[in-house]
Amino acid sequence: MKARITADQHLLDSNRRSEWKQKDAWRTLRILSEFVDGFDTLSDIDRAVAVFGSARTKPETPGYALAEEVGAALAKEGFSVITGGGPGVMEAANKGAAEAGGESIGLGIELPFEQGLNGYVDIGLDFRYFFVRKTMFVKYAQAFIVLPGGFGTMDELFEALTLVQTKKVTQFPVVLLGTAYWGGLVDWLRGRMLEDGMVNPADVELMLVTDDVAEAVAHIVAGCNTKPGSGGDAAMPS
Ligand SMILES: C/C(=C\CNc1ncnc2c1ncn2[C@@H]1O[C@H](COP(=O)(O)O)[C@@H](O)[C@H]1O)CO
Repeated sequence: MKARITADQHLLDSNRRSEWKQKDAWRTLRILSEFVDGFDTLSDIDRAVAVFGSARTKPETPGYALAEEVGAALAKEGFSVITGGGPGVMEAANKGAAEAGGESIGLGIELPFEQGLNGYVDIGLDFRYFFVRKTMFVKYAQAFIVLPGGFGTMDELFEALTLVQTKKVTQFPVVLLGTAYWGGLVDWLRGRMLEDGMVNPADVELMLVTDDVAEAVAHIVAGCNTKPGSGGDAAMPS
């Protein structure tokens, strides 16, 4: 299959400086329209949790089953489930949510290879720009649950932690699901990174690490300060 050039690639390509003046100003209009579409489509979400994890997790594996369980548990608690709309953990979480009668949302991304949203998405959007899509995850979810994954998952996790650490978002629980997978990273964060003074002790406590889906959901219910039917409204911290 032939890889196509994506909008992100065009924007970030530093080899065609001659095009920057002429094309980038116009490109901002496309970026703006992506924000407008996202805000327009997603603003009616009551309350939601974003579920992240590997695009490579196969159906019929424990990781897929775990993500399905997460999607279903969140739906039963009245949360919409937002994922990246792709395969693997994203598909499984959307499936769990949809089959439990919840709202299943997929925010897809244009990739060099044709993909499309997974078949369990009720409300779907396809983004050309990664950074626009990432804004939507943080804006419309009140918490993140992160299952095992690769670079994409790490990017989403560390963006959330940075936003919480810098208080750009408040009352935003982050749960790492899968102690065997996350343990090594968490030990390093709480060991080397903390010992070398790269973070504060409070920073490394920003996430809950667990294997228990019920504990994950209870942590989110306790920490995100929105009630079902509140339209996501909560008192702003002073
Ligand atoms: C690599 C494969 C498919 C890629 N398709 C994706 N579709 C949607 N979102 C994706 C995709 N790949 C990565 N993402 C985002 O990053 C996270 C997963 O990345 P990881 O590197 O696999 O951990 C995920 O949460 C998405 O938001 C295989 O068919």
